[in-house]
Amino acid sequence: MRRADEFTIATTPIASIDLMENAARAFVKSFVKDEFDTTKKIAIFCGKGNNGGDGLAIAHILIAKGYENIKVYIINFTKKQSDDFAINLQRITETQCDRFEINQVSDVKHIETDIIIDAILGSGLNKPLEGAYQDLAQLINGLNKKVYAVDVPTGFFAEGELPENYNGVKAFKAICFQRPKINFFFPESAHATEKFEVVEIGLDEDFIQNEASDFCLVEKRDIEQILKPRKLFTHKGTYGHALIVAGQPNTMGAALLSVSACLHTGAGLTTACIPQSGLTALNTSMPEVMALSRDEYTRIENPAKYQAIAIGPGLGVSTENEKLLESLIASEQPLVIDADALNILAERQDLMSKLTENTILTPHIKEFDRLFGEHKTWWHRVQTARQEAQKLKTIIVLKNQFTLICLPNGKVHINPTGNPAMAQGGMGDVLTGIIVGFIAQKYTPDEAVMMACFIHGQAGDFLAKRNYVVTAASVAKRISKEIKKIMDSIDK
Ligand SMILES: NC(=O)C1=CN([C@@H]2O[C@H](COP(=O)(O)OP(=O)(O)OC[C@H]3O[C@@H](n4cnc5c(N)ncnc54)[C@H](O)[C@@H]3O)[C@@H](O)[C@H]2O)[C@@H](O)CC1
Repeated sequence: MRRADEFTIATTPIASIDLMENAARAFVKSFVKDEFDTTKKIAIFCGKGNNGGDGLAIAHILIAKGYENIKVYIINFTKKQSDDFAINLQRITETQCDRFEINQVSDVKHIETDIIIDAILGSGLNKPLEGAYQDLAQLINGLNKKVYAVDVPTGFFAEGELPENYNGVKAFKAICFQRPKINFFFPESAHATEKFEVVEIGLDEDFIQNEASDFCLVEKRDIEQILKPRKLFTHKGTYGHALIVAGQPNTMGAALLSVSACLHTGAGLTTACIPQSGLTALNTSMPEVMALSRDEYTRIENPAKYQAIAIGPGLGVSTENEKLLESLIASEQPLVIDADALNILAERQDLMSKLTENTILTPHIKEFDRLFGEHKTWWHRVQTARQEAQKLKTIIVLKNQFTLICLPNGKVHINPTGNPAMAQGGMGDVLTGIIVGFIAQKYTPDEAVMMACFIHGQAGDFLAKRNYVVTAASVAKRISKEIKKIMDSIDK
Protein backbone atom coordinates (compact mmCIF):
# COMPACT_ATOMS: atom_id res chain seq x y z
CA MET A 1 0.00 0.00 0.00
CA ARG A 2 2.89 2.31 0.77
CA ARG A 3 4.27 1.58 -2.72
CA ALA A 4 0.86 2.32 -4.23
CA ASP A 5 0.88 5.58 -2.30
CA GLU A 6 4.31 6.53 -3.69
CA PHE A 7 3.32 5.41 -7.20
CA THR A 8 0.14 7.51 -7.14
CA ILE A 9 2.04 10.56 -5.94
CA ALA A 10 4.76 10.05 -8.56
CA THR A 11 2.52 9.33 -11.57
CA THR A 12 -0.55 11.47 -10.98
CA PRO A 13 -0.71 15.16 -10.29
CA ILE A 14 -1.58 14.53 -6.64
CA ALA A 15 0.68 15.70 -3.84
CA SER A 16 1.08 13.52 -0.75
CA ILE A 17 -0.64 16.18 1.37
CA ASP A 18 -3.65 16.00 -0.98
CA LEU A 19 -3.69 12.23 -0.72
CA MET A 20 -3.77 12.70 3.04
CA GLU A 21 -6.69 15.09 2.62
CA ASN A 22 -8.48 12.47 0.45
CA ALA A 23 -7.87 9.88 3.16
CA ALA A 24 -9.23 12.20 5.86
CA ARG A 25 -12.33 13.02 3.79
CA ALA A 26 -12.96 9.34 3.14
CA PHE A 27 -12.62 8.63 6.87
CA VAL A 28 -15.04 11.41 7.76
CA LYS A 29 -17.58 10.28 5.16
CA SER A 30 -17.73 6.90 6.83
CA PHE A 31 -17.52 8.28 10.40
CA VAL A 32 -20.43 10.72 10.05
CA LYS A 33 -22.73 7.91 8.89
CA ASP A 34 -22.28 6.31 12.34
CA GLU A 35 -21.82 9.46 14.41
CA PHE A 36 -24.16 12.10 13.08
CA ASP A 37 -24.72 13.88 16.43
CA THR A 38 -22.57 17.00 16.00
CA THR A 39 -22.73 17.88 19.70
CA LYS A 40 -20.88 14.79 20.91
CA LYS A 41 -17.46 15.27 22.47
CA ILE A 42 -14.78 13.88 20.17
CA ALA A 43 -11.14 13.48 21.24
CA ILE A 44 -8.70 12.97 18.38
CA PHE A 45 -5.34 11.52 19.44
CA CYS A 46 -2.67 12.31 16.88
CA GLY A 47 0.85 10.90 16.69
CA LYS A 48 3.43 12.88 14.74
CA GLY A 49 3.67 10.70 11.62
CA ASN A 50 1.27 10.56 8.69
CA ASN A 51 -1.34 8.71 10.73
CA GLY A 52 -1.36 11.69 13.07
CA GLY A 53 -1.44 13.98 10.02
CA ASP A 54 -4.64 12.20 8.95
CA GLY A 55 -6.02 12.80 12.45
CA LEU A 56 -5.40 16.55 12.17
CA ALA A 57 -7.01 16.73 8.72
CA ILE A 58 -9.99 14.78 10.11
CA ALA A 59 -10.34 17.33 12.93
CA HIS A 60 -10.30 20.15 10.39
CA ILE A 61 -12.99 18.53 8.24
CA LEU A 62 -15.23 17.61 11.17
CA ILE A 63 -15.11 21.21 12.44
CA ALA A 64 -16.04 22.46 8.96
CA LYS A 65 -18.99 20.06 9.05
CA GLY A 66 -20.28 21.64 12.23
CA TYR A 67 -19.00 19.23 14.87
CA GLU A 68 -18.86 21.48 17.93
CA ASN A 69 -16.80 19.58 20.46
CA ILE A 70 -13.60 18.50 18.80
CA LYS A 71 -10.43 18.36 20.86
CA VAL A 72 -7.10 17.39 19.38
CA TYR A 73 -4.40 15.76 21.54
CA ILE A 74 -0.90 15.72 20.05
CA ILE A 75 1.11 12.78 21.34
CA ASN A 76 4.41 14.44 21.95
CA PHE A 77 6.54 11.40 22.83
CA THR A 78 9.04 12.08 20.05
CA LYS A 79 10.59 15.11 18.37
CA LYS A 80 10.40 13.46 14.92
CA GLN A 81 7.43 14.52 12.80
CA SER A 82 6.44 13.92 9.18
CA ASP A 83 6.23 16.78 6.68
CA ASP A 84 2.52 16.30 6.08
CA PHE A 85 1.86 16.16 9.81
CA ALA A 86 3.63 19.53 10.10
CA ILE A 87 1.53 21.05 7.28
CA ASN A 88 -1.72 19.88 8.91
CA LEU A 89 -0.55 21.06 12.32
CA GLN A 90 -0.07 24.53 10.85
CA ARG A 91 -3.54 24.35 9.27
CA ILE A 92 -5.24 23.33 12.51
CA THR A 93 -3.41 26.09 14.40
CA GLU A 94 -5.18 28.57 12.17
CA THR A 95 -8.60 27.29 13.34
CA GLN A 96 -10.36 27.65 16.67
CA CYS A 97 -9.87 23.94 17.43
CA ASP A 98 -8.87 23.11 21.02
CA ARG A 99 -5.44 21.54 20.91
CA PHE A 100 -3.42 19.98 23.73
CA GLU A 101 -0.02 18.36 23.97
CA ILE A 102 0.34 15.03 25.72
CA ASN A 103 3.89 14.87 27.02
CA GLN A 104 3.27 12.06 29.46
CA VAL A 105 0.59 9.42 29.72
CA SER A 106 -0.89 10.83 32.92
CA ASP A 107 -1.96 13.94 30.93
CA VAL A 108 -4.71 11.80 29.39
CA LYS A 109 -6.33 10.74 32.67
CA HIS A 110 -8.77 13.61 33.00
CA ILE A 111 -9.99 13.71 29.44
CA GLU A 112 -13.75 13.84 29.11
CA THR A 113 -15.07 12.58 25.82
CA ASP A 114 -17.80 10.49 24.19
CA ILE A 115 -15.80 9.28 21.23
CA ILE A 116 -12.10 8.76 20.55
CA ILE A 117 -10.45 8.89 17.15
CA ASP A 118 -7.16 7.01 17.29
CA ALA A 119 -4.57 8.48 14.90
CA ILE A 120 -1.50 7.83 17.03
CA LEU A 121 0.35 5.20 15.00
CA GLY A 122 -0.84 3.64 11.75
CA SER A 123 0.71 1.35 9.19
CA GLY A 124 4.15 2.78 10.01
CA LEU A 125 4.30 0.61 13.15
CA ASN A 126 7.62 -1.20 13.04
CA LYS A 127 7.84 -2.86 16.47
CA PRO A 128 5.37 -3.81 19.21
CA LEU A 129 4.29 -1.00 21.49
CA GLU A 130 6.31 -0.46 24.61
CA GLY A 131 6.86 2.20 27.26
CA ALA A 132 4.73 5.34 27.03
CA TYR A 133 2.92 4.23 23.83
CA GLN A 134 1.87 0.96 25.45
CA ASP A 135 0.71 2.76 28.62
CA LEU A 136 -1.22 5.27 26.53
CA ALA A 137 -2.99 2.49 24.60
CA GLN A 138 -3.96 0.82 27.89
CA LEU A 139 -5.19 4.09 29.30
CA ILE A 140 -7.32 4.75 26.20
CA ASN A 141 -8.77 1.23 26.47
CA GLY A 142 -9.50 1.86 30.15
CA LEU A 143 -11.59 4.92 29.29
CA ASN A 144 -14.14 2.52 27.77
CA LYS A 145 -15.16 4.89 24.99
CA LYS A 146 -16.13 4.15 21.44
CA VAL A 147 -12.86 4.25 19.51
CA TYR A 148 -12.59 4.75 15.76
CA ALA A 149 -9.14 3.91 14.43
CA VAL A 150 -7.68 5.76 11.47
CA ASP A 151 -6.40 3.09 9.04
CA VAL A 152 -5.41 0.64 11.82
CA PRO A 153 -5.65 0.71 15.63
CA THR A 154 -2.42 1.93 17.23
CA GLY A 155 -0.23 -1.09 17.92
CA PHE A 156 -1.83 -3.36 15.31
CA PHE A 157 0.48 -4.81 12.66
CA ALA A 158 -1.14 -4.61 9.23
CA GLU A 159 0.75 -7.69 8.03
CA GLY A 160 2.92 -10.41 9.53
CA GLU A 161 2.59 -12.41 12.72
CA LEU A 162 0.53 -10.72 15.43
CA PRO A 163 2.04 -10.82 18.92
CA GLU A 164 0.33 -13.35 21.21
CA ASN A 165 -0.82 -10.67 23.66
CA TYR A 166 -2.13 -7.65 21.82
CA ASN A 167 -1.26 -4.51 23.78
CA GLY A 168 -2.51 -1.79 21.45
CA VAL A 169 -5.64 0.32 21.22
CA LYS A 170 -8.90 -1.64 21.04
CA ALA A 171 -11.15 -0.04 18.49
CA PHE A 172 -14.84 -0.30 17.88
CA LYS A 173 -14.17 0.24 14.19
CA ALA A 174 -11.10 0.65 12.02
CA ILE A 175 -11.69 2.75 8.93
CA CYS A 176 -8.83 1.76 6.67
CA PHE A 177 -7.61 3.17 3.42
CA GLN A 178 -8.11 1.72 -0.06
CA ARG A 179 -7.45 -1.93 0.74
CA PRO A 180 -8.13 -3.99 3.86
CA LYS A 181 -5.02 -4.92 5.81
CA ILE A 182 -4.26 -8.64 5.55
CA ASN A 183 -4.31 -9.13 9.30
CA PHE A 184 -7.93 -7.92 9.49
CA PHE A 185 -8.84 -11.26 7.93
CA PHE A 186 -7.43 -13.30 10.79
CA PRO A 187 -9.42 -14.03 13.95
CA GLU A 188 -6.67 -12.52 16.14
CA SER A 189 -7.60 -9.08 14.78
CA ALA A 190 -10.77 -9.26 16.90
CA HIS A 191 -8.56 -8.22 19.86
CA ALA A 192 -7.77 -4.97 18.06
CA THR A 193 -11.03 -4.02 16.39
CA GLU A 194 -14.63 -5.18 16.42
CA LYS A 195 -15.03 -4.37 12.75
CA PHE A 196 -13.35 -2.69 9.84
CA GLU A 197 -14.46 -0.75 6.83
CA VAL A 198 -12.43 0.00 3.74
CA VAL A 199 -12.72 3.43 2.17
CA GLU A 200 -11.28 4.54 -1.17
CA ILE A 201 -8.78 7.37 -1.16
CA GLY A 202 -7.88 7.51 -4.85
CA LEU A 203 -4.76 5.37 -5.00
CA ASP A 204 -3.90 3.99 -8.41
CA GLU A 205 -6.08 0.84 -8.68
CA ASP A 206 -4.26 -0.56 -11.74
CA PHE A 207 -1.01 -0.34 -9.85
CA ILE A 208 -2.48 -2.12 -6.84
CA GLN A 209 -3.95 -4.85 -9.06
CA ASN A 210 -0.61 -5.40 -10.82
CA GLU A 211 1.53 -5.33 -7.69
CA ALA A 212 3.17 -8.68 -7.09
CA SER A 213 1.65 -9.82 -3.83
CA ASP A 214 1.05 -13.27 -2.44
CA PHE A 215 -2.30 -12.10 -1.14
CA CYS A 216 -5.21 -10.93 -3.25
CA LEU A 217 -8.79 -10.18 -2.46
CA VAL A 218 -11.53 -12.00 -4.35
CA GLU A 219 -13.78 -9.29 -5.77
CA LYS A 220 -17.10 -9.30 -7.57
CA ARG A 221 -15.40 -8.21 -10.78
CA ASP A 222 -13.21 -11.36 -10.63
CA ILE A 223 -16.34 -13.51 -10.46
CA GLU A 224 -17.95 -11.55 -13.31
CA GLN A 225 -14.96 -12.37 -15.48
CA ILE A 226 -15.17 -16.09 -14.75
CA LEU A 227 -18.91 -16.70 -14.88
CA LYS A 228 -20.20 -18.01 -18.22
CA PRO A 229 -23.79 -17.63 -19.44
CA ARG A 230 -25.84 -20.72 -20.31
CA LYS A 231 -26.09 -20.85 -24.07
CA LEU A 232 -28.93 -21.84 -26.40
CA PHE A 233 -29.11 -25.52 -27.33
CA THR A 234 -27.18 -26.65 -24.30
CA HIS A 235 -28.53 -29.60 -22.32
CA LYS A 236 -27.88 -31.46 -19.09
CA GLY A 237 -24.85 -33.15 -20.64
CA THR A 238 -23.27 -29.74 -21.24
CA TYR A 239 -23.25 -28.97 -17.53
CA GLY A 240 -21.58 -32.10 -16.32
CA HIS A 241 -22.26 -34.90 -13.91
CA ALA A 242 -21.27 -34.43 -10.26
CA LEU A 243 -20.92 -37.23 -7.74
CA ILE A 244 -21.08 -36.53 -4.01
CA VAL A 245 -19.99 -39.29 -1.66
CA ALA A 246 -21.44 -38.35 1.69
CA GLY A 247 -23.68 -39.16 4.64
CA GLN A 248 -24.18 -41.82 7.29
CA PRO A 249 -27.58 -42.89 8.63
CA ASN A 250 -27.26 -40.27 11.37
CA THR A 251 -25.56 -37.59 9.26
CA MET A 252 -27.66 -37.76 6.11
CA GLY A 253 -28.34 -34.05 6.51
CA ALA A 254 -24.76 -33.28 5.49
CA ALA A 255 -25.19 -35.27 2.30
CA LEU A 256 -28.53 -33.63 1.50
CA LEU A 257 -27.14 -30.13 2.05
CA SER A 258 -24.17 -30.79 -0.17
CA VAL A 259 -26.28 -32.33 -2.91
CA SER A 260 -28.82 -29.50 -2.72
CA ALA A 261 -26.04 -26.91 -3.13
CA CYS A 262 -24.66 -28.78 -6.13
CA LEU A 263 -28.10 -28.87 -7.70
CA HIS A 264 -28.69 -25.15 -7.18
CA THR A 265 -25.23 -24.37 -8.58
CA GLY A 266 -26.31 -25.87 -11.87
CA ALA A 267 -24.59 -29.22 -12.41
CA GLY A 268 -26.35 -31.00 -15.30
CA LEU A 269 -26.68 -34.21 -13.30
CA THR A 270 -26.05 -34.91 -9.66
CA THR A 271 -25.59 -38.32 -8.09
CA ALA A 272 -25.42 -38.87 -4.35
CA CYS A 273 -23.50 -41.87 -3.07
CA ILE A 274 -25.22 -42.39 0.28
CA PRO A 275 -26.24 -45.23 2.61
CA GLN A 276 -29.33 -47.17 1.54
CA SER A 277 -31.16 -45.86 4.58
CA GLY A 278 -30.96 -42.32 3.23
CA LEU A 279 -32.69 -43.04 -0.07
CA THR A 280 -36.19 -42.09 1.04
CA ALA A 281 -34.97 -38.79 2.44
CA LEU A 282 -33.12 -38.04 -0.79
CA ASN A 283 -35.95 -39.04 -3.11
CA THR A 284 -38.56 -37.08 -1.23
CA SER A 285 -36.48 -33.92 -0.78
CA MET A 286 -34.64 -33.83 -4.12
CA PRO A 287 -36.23 -35.91 -6.84
CA GLU A 288 -33.77 -34.44 -9.38
CA VAL A 289 -30.85 -36.27 -7.78
CA MET A 290 -29.81 -39.84 -8.58
CA ALA A 291 -28.49 -42.20 -5.96
CA LEU A 292 -25.85 -44.86 -5.55
CA SER A 293 -26.32 -46.93 -2.43
CA ARG A 294 -22.97 -46.91 -0.66
CA ASP A 295 -23.57 -49.98 1.48
CA GLU A 296 -22.32 -52.12 -1.38
CA TYR A 297 -19.28 -50.10 -2.37
CA THR A 298 -15.70 -49.63 -1.33
CA ARG A 299 -14.97 -48.25 -4.78
CA ILE A 300 -16.97 -46.31 -7.36
CA GLU A 301 -17.78 -48.05 -10.61
CA ASN A 302 -16.41 -46.08 -13.58
CA PRO A 303 -15.50 -42.81 -11.81
CA ALA A 304 -14.49 -41.33 -15.18
CA LYS A 305 -18.15 -40.78 -16.01
CA TYR A 306 -18.27 -37.98 -13.43
CA GLN A 307 -16.76 -34.62 -14.32
CA ALA A 308 -16.34 -33.81 -10.64
CA ILE A 309 -16.42 -35.81 -7.41
CA ALA A 310 -16.68 -34.67 -3.80
CA ILE A 311 -16.15 -36.91 -0.82
CA GLY A 312 -16.56 -36.27 2.88
CA PRO A 313 -19.64 -34.45 4.22
CA GLY A 314 -21.06 -36.56 7.07
CA LEU A 315 -19.17 -39.56 5.70
CA GLY A 316 -17.79 -41.05 8.92
CA VAL A 317 -14.36 -42.56 9.37
CA SER A 318 -14.19 -46.30 8.61
CA THR A 319 -12.02 -48.80 6.76
CA GLU A 320 -14.56 -48.93 3.90
CA ASN A 321 -14.55 -45.16 3.54
CA GLU A 322 -10.76 -45.15 3.65
CA LYS A 323 -10.72 -47.60 0.72
CA LEU A 324 -13.28 -45.51 -1.11
CA LEU A 325 -11.19 -42.37 -0.69
CA GLU A 326 -8.07 -44.22 -1.80
CA SER A 327 -9.79 -45.47 -4.94
CA LEU A 328 -11.12 -42.01 -5.79
CA ILE A 329 -7.65 -40.50 -5.39
CA ALA A 330 -6.29 -43.21 -7.67
CA SER A 331 -8.99 -42.44 -10.27
CA GLU A 332 -7.33 -39.03 -10.88
CA GLN A 333 -10.74 -37.44 -11.43
CA PRO A 334 -11.24 -33.83 -10.26
CA LEU A 335 -11.80 -34.32 -6.55
CA VAL A 336 -12.98 -32.22 -3.60
CA ILE A 337 -11.98 -33.69 -0.24
CA ASP A 338 -13.93 -32.43 2.75
CA ALA A 339 -14.84 -33.20 6.38
CA ASP A 340 -14.37 -36.89 7.36
CA ALA A 341 -12.46 -37.59 4.15
CA LEU A 342 -9.92 -35.02 5.41
CA ASN A 343 -9.81 -36.79 8.77
CA ILE A 344 -9.07 -40.05 6.96
CA LEU A 345 -6.36 -38.27 5.00
CA ALA A 346 -4.85 -36.97 8.25
CA GLU A 347 -4.45 -40.60 9.40
CA ARG A 348 -3.20 -41.73 5.97
CA GLN A 349 -0.52 -39.14 5.25
CA ASP A 350 0.90 -41.53 2.61
CA LEU A 351 -2.08 -40.62 0.41
CA MET A 352 -1.05 -36.97 0.35
CA SER A 353 1.69 -37.54 -2.21
CA LYS A 354 -0.80 -39.42 -4.41
CA LEU A 355 -3.24 -36.52 -4.72
CA THR A 356 -3.82 -35.51 -8.32
CA GLU A 357 -2.79 -32.00 -9.28
CA ASN A 358 -5.46 -29.42 -8.36
CA THR A 359 -7.28 -31.69 -5.94
CA ILE A 360 -9.22 -29.44 -3.58
CA LEU A 361 -8.96 -29.80 0.21
CA THR A 362 -11.50 -27.79 2.22
CA PRO A 363 -10.46 -27.96 5.89
CA HIS A 364 -11.70 -25.81 8.72
CA ILE A 365 -9.15 -24.88 11.38
CA LYS A 366 -9.32 -28.19 13.30
CA GLU A 367 -9.20 -30.34 10.18
CA PHE A 368 -6.31 -28.23 8.90
CA ASP A 369 -4.28 -28.68 12.07
CA ARG A 370 -5.04 -32.41 12.07
CA LEU A 371 -3.64 -32.59 8.54
CA PHE A 372 -0.64 -30.32 8.87
CA GLY A 373 0.10 -29.98 12.60
CA GLU A 374 -0.90 -27.59 15.37
CA HIS A 375 -0.49 -23.87 14.73
CA LYS A 376 -0.52 -21.16 17.36
CA THR A 377 -1.32 -18.25 15.06
CA TRP A 378 -3.30 -17.78 11.88
CA TRP A 379 -0.37 -16.12 10.21
CA HIS A 380 1.66 -19.35 10.63
CA ARG A 381 -1.30 -21.48 9.62
CA VAL A 382 -1.64 -19.54 6.39
CA GLN A 383 2.09 -19.79 5.68
CA THR A 384 1.83 -23.59 6.08
CA ALA A 385 -1.27 -23.69 3.86
CA ARG A 386 0.59 -21.74 1.17
CA GLN A 387 3.63 -24.02 1.33
CA GLU A 388 1.57 -27.23 1.35
CA ALA A 389 -0.57 -26.07 -1.59
CA GLN A 390 2.63 -25.43 -3.53
CA LYS A 391 4.32 -28.65 -2.46
CA LEU A 392 1.31 -30.93 -3.02
CA LYS A 393 0.10 -28.95 -6.07
CA THR A 394 -3.34 -28.87 -4.49
CA ILE A 395 -5.83 -26.14 -3.70
CA ILE A 396 -6.30 -25.65 0.03
CA VAL A 397 -9.48 -23.86 1.01
CA LEU A 398 -8.82 -22.86 4.62
CA LYS A 399 -12.29 -22.11 5.93
CA ASN A 400 -12.73 -19.22 8.30
CA GLN A 401 -14.94 -16.16 8.67
CA PHE A 402 -12.85 -14.98 5.71
CA THR A 403 -11.91 -18.10 3.79
CA LEU A 404 -8.34 -18.27 2.51
CA ILE A 405 -7.85 -19.98 -0.83
CA CYS A 406 -4.28 -21.20 -1.26
CA LEU A 407 -3.36 -22.10 -4.82
CA PRO A 408 -0.50 -24.26 -6.10
CA ASN A 409 1.17 -21.10 -7.53
CA GLY A 410 1.70 -19.74 -4.01
CA LYS A 411 -1.04 -17.12 -4.19
CA VAL A 412 -3.55 -16.72 -1.39
CA HIS A 413 -6.95 -15.39 -2.42
CA ILE A 414 -8.94 -13.97 0.47
CA ASN A 415 -12.71 -14.24 0.24
CA PRO A 416 -14.36 -11.20 1.81
CA THR A 417 -17.99 -12.38 1.79
CA GLY A 418 -19.78 -14.20 4.61
CA ASN A 419 -20.77 -13.27 8.16
CA PRO A 420 -21.22 -14.65 11.69
CA ALA A 421 -24.91 -15.42 11.11
CA MET A 422 -23.60 -18.29 8.98
CA ALA A 423 -21.72 -19.90 11.87
CA GLN A 424 -23.75 -23.09 11.98
CA GLY A 425 -23.29 -26.76 11.10
CA GLY A 426 -23.76 -27.74 7.48
CA MET A 427 -22.29 -24.55 5.97
CA GLY A 428 -19.14 -26.37 4.87
CA ASP A 429 -21.19 -29.17 3.29
CA VAL A 430 -22.94 -26.54 1.20
CA LEU A 431 -19.64 -25.01 0.13
CA THR A 432 -18.39 -28.41 -1.01
CA GLY A 433 -21.57 -28.92 -3.04
CA ILE A 434 -21.12 -25.57 -4.77
CA ILE A 435 -17.47 -26.26 -5.62
CA VAL A 436 -18.22 -29.66 -7.13
CA GLY A 437 -21.23 -28.19 -8.95
CA PHE A 438 -19.03 -25.58 -10.64
CA ILE A 439 -16.29 -28.06 -11.55
CA ALA A 440 -18.90 -30.31 -13.16
CA GLN A 441 -19.77 -27.32 -15.36
CA LYS A 442 -16.14 -27.24 -16.58
CA TYR A 443 -14.87 -24.36 -14.53
CA THR A 444 -11.25 -24.93 -13.58
CA PRO A 445 -10.74 -25.96 -9.94
CA ASP A 446 -9.35 -22.55 -8.93
CA GLU A 447 -12.19 -20.73 -10.70
CA ALA A 448 -14.72 -23.06 -9.09
CA VAL A 449 -13.32 -22.51 -5.62
CA MET A 450 -13.18 -18.75 -5.97
CA MET A 451 -16.74 -18.52 -7.28
CA ALA A 452 -18.03 -20.98 -4.71
CA CYS A 453 -16.55 -19.15 -1.71
CA PHE A 454 -17.66 -15.75 -2.95
CA ILE A 455 -21.21 -16.75 -3.87
CA HIS A 456 -21.67 -18.91 -0.75
CA GLY A 457 -20.74 -15.89 1.41
CA GLN A 458 -22.77 -13.51 -0.69
CA ALA A 459 -25.85 -15.69 -0.28
CA GLY A 460 -25.26 -15.69 3.47
CA ASP A 461 -24.82 -11.91 3.49
CA PHE A 462 -28.09 -11.44 1.65
CA LEU A 463 -29.95 -13.71 4.08
CA ALA A 464 -28.29 -12.15 7.14
CA LYS A 465 -29.83 -8.78 6.30
CA ARG A 466 -33.18 -10.17 7.45
CA ASN A 467 -32.27 -13.02 9.74
CA TYR A 468 -30.39 -13.38 13.02
CA VAL A 469 -29.08 -16.74 11.90
CA VAL A 470 -28.74 -18.16 8.42
CA THR A 471 -29.19 -21.90 7.97
CA ALA A 472 -27.10 -23.97 5.59
CA ALA A 473 -30.23 -25.17 3.77
CA SER A 474 -31.31 -21.58 3.11
CA VAL A 475 -27.87 -20.75 1.70
CA ALA A 476 -28.00 -23.78 -0.62
CA LYS A 477 -31.40 -22.69 -1.94
CA ARG A 478 -30.20 -19.11 -2.46
CA ILE A 479 -27.18 -20.01 -4.64
CA SER A 480 -28.93 -19.97 -8.00
CA LYS A 481 -30.38 -16.50 -7.30
CA GLU A 482 -26.95 -15.15 -6.34
CA ILE A 483 -25.40 -16.52 -9.53
CA LYS A 484 -28.22 -14.93 -11.53
CA LYS A 485 -27.69 -11.61 -9.73
CA ILE A 486 -24.04 -11.55 -10.79
CA MET A 487 -24.96 -12.69 -14.31
CA ASP A 488 -27.48 -9.85 -14.63
CA SER A 489 -24.93 -7.30 -13.47
CA ILE A 490 -22.58 -8.48 -16.26
CA ASP A 491 -25.34 -8.08 -18.86
CA LYS A 492 -25.92 -4.45 -17.88
N1 LIG B 1 -1.62 4.91 1.05
C1 LIG B 1 -1.38 5.08 2.29
O1 LIG B 1 -0.91 4.13 2.90
C2 LIG B 1 -1.69 6.36 2.96
C3 LIG B 1 -1.34 6.49 4.29
N2 LIG B 1 -1.74 7.50 5.04
C4 LIG B 1 -1.51 7.43 6.50
O2 LIG B 1 -0.18 7.24 6.81
C5 LIG B 1 -0.05 6.23 7.81
C6 LIG B 1 1.34 5.73 7.84
O3 LIG B 1 2.13 6.84 8.20
P1 LIG B 1 3.67 6.80 8.60
O4 LIG B 1 4.40 5.94 7.66
O5 LIG B 1 4.13 8.19 8.77
O6 LIG B 1 3.69 6.05 9.98
P2 LIG B 1 2.82 6.20 11.30
O7 LIG B 1 2.13 7.50 11.35
O8 LIG B 1 2.04 4.96 11.42
O9 LIG B 1 3.98 6.14 12.42
C7 LIG B 1 4.86 7.23 12.61
C8 LIG B 1 6.22 6.79 13.06
O10 LIG B 1 6.15 6.10 14.31
C9 LIG B 1 7.32 5.35 14.51
N3 LIG B 1 7.01 4.07 15.15
C10 LIG B 1 6.76 2.89 14.55
N4 LIG B 1 6.49 1.92 15.45
C11 LIG B 1 6.57 2.51 16.67
C12 LIG B 1 6.40 2.05 18.00
N5 LIG B 1 6.11 0.78 18.28
N6 LIG B 1 6.56 2.91 19.01
C13 LIG B 1 6.85 4.20 18.76
N7 LIG B 1 7.03 4.71 17.53
C14 LIG B 1 6.90 3.88 16.50
C15 LIG B 1 7.92 5.14 13.14
O11 LIG B 1 9.18 5.77 13.12
C16 LIG B 1 6.91 5.80 12.17
O12 LIG B 1 7.51 6.43 11.09
C17 LIG B 1 -1.16 5.28 7.48
O13 LIG B 1 -1.53 4.44 8.51
C18 LIG B 1 -2.27 6.25 7.11
O14 LIG B 1 -2.96 6.68 8.27
C19 LIG B 1 -2.62 8.54 4.49
O15 LIG B 1 -2.29 9.78 4.98
C20 LIG B 1 -2.58 8.67 3.01
C21 LIG B 1 -2.36 7.47 2.22
